[in-house]
Amino acid sequence: MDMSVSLNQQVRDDEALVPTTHEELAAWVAEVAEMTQPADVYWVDGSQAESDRLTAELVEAGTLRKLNDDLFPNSYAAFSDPADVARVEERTFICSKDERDAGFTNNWMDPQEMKSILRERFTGSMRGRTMYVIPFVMGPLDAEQPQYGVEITDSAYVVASMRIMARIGTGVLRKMEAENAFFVPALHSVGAPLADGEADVPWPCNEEKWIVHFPEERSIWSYGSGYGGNALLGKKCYALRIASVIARDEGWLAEHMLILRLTSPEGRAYNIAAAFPSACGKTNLALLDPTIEGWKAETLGDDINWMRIGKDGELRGVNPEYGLFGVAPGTGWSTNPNAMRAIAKGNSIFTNVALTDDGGVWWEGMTDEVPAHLTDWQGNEWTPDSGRPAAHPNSRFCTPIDQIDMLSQEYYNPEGVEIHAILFGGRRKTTIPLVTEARSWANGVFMGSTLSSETTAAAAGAVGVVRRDPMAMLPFIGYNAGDYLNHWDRISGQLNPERRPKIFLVNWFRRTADGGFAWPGFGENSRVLKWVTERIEGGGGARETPIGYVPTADALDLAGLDGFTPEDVEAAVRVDADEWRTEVEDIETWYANFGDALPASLRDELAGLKERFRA
Ligand SMILES: Nc1nc2c(ncn2[C@@H]2O[C@H](COP(=O)(O)OP(=O)(O)O)[C@@H](O)[C@H]2O)c(=O)[nH]1
Ligand SMILES: C=C(OP(=O)(O)O)C(=O)O
Ligand SMILES: [Mn+2]
Repeated sequence: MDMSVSLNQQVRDDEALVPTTHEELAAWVAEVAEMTQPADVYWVDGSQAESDRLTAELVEAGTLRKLNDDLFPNSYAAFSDPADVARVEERTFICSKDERDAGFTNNWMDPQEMKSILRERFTGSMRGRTMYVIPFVMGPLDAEQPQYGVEITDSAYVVASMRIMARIGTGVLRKMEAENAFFVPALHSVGAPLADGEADVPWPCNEEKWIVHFPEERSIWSYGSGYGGNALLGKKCYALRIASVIARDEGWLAEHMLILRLTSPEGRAYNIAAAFPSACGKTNLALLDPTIEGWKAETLGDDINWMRIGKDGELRGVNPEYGLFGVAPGTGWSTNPNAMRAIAKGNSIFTNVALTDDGGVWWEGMTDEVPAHLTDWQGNEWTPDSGRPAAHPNSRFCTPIDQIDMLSQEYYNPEGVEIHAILFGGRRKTTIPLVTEARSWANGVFMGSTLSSETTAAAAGAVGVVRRDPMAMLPFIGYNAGDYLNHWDRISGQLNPERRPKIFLVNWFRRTADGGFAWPGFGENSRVLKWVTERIEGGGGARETPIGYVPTADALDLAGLDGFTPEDVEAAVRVDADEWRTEVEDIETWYANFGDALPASLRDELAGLKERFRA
């Protein structure tokens, strides 16, 4: 049998040749091909030549638009169906055997019942299309226990994007075979079969979408959408929802966090992890351009952090991804030059951004000067007085992580880095100070468990509605949220108390009375992080409040920050007792959802907070 993996073979009814020695994988691929009935099956090898071929096909099909090589080398723009632009939380399911194991934060259906619905949808769903098999690994391939997956998809756009976002291809497959390793089977179809001779559309998808996880099986079935968060299954579906279940069972944490390394002028390095909900600033903070003298920032990860307990009881984090899938709007030369430099190197896929007349891309906030003429993300003529955004608010850039100049060499370390501080943050116009240091580790876990944020365009539905988002994991906890908080509690108990990260609550999005941001954000966030590192060292001016410690007016380094005064700091960190009494009530309502499952330590924290506001 020809064992080369790049052969593009016809599936025949009698014999579906599968170029792998991994028996379970071979069996699964054959089973899926039989169900979905693709025109052919293609094993993705991950090579540049293959990628060039696929992108050329996608250009031919009208899915991708090649950009001007002088502006964005080897880069493409895709435009989705206008109804397929974000994650679909209403259509996302955790199908554990027992409904209780999905918990109140997830949609649930009986796995058997769900399977029968999905089998119906997937039957013949790839007709007229190529079925791609993508072997991938989340995290370094030389990890002690590499976390394998195989995505089957009928979308070449997904293949091209997965090649940026994860380590994929033959090298991964060979190691997986040699170890006869377990892999997460991740099945994806856009749900748009083609009849004989039927012309394709640029962005095939189905009105009906199903993003389904079977936690006991560790499997994923995604149907009907081509959007990143729904279709690049290594990311939110595997690395958060399924991995959180694996982590619960194995004693680690799969979290929605960036990892940033900050080095002081004296050469002390601090690794900071931060959990913010989607479109609340992870990628930006991960690529921080410090505005304070002598401080250096390096990127380790921008979205996902897998944390294990090290041999000295320290928490160690690894970024399992290989690329960035960043929110485009707001990413600009003045706010995030590091991201712009990475993007400018090319090799990127943009989705739902606007096109410039010279074959480049543009989005709101990319440059201070707004182009006089664009083609918007829906293909319409656009001028600054069109009265609508040119790029979709959830438009994205997909870029290889090694194009970040500030990428830390530690990114490649399978052991990860010790985490010294954890930030929890959200998007809140009021109430939540710029930064608050937790009173204790337990108080910090309480801050995480009660984290709240206004909803964003990253998920379909209303934008700007405040909701609780525990550890920024609300749409990503793959099991019962009460069990999740208990798992955090359990991990807490296993950490060396001397090495436990300090925990902080941050809010870059607080507003002043006149509606402006109370804090300039972006690179200026380095000033807040400097204070964080001072607190780690036992210094830094701080004032105790009922919710924790906030910086004193003179404690933030404001050197070079023109027009921003210590009084402005005071306003940004103000704890308003009236606002907080309302907040505490809302937290009580939130906690009521957990019933008896709420860890006692968190119940005590809430009681303490209430008491301090009464006093
Ligand atoms: N005002 C303000 N906006 C920010 C800040 N950081 C990020 N943003 C904006 O928030 C949006 C989402 O940011 P991003 O870093 O992509 O969020 P992610 O989805 O969590 O990675 C973008 O429009 C950013 O411009 C900040 O410090 N201040
Ligand atoms: C990929 C996504 O994540 P984020 O906005 O957190 O970068 C998403 O929400 O689809
Ligand atoms: Mn991001």
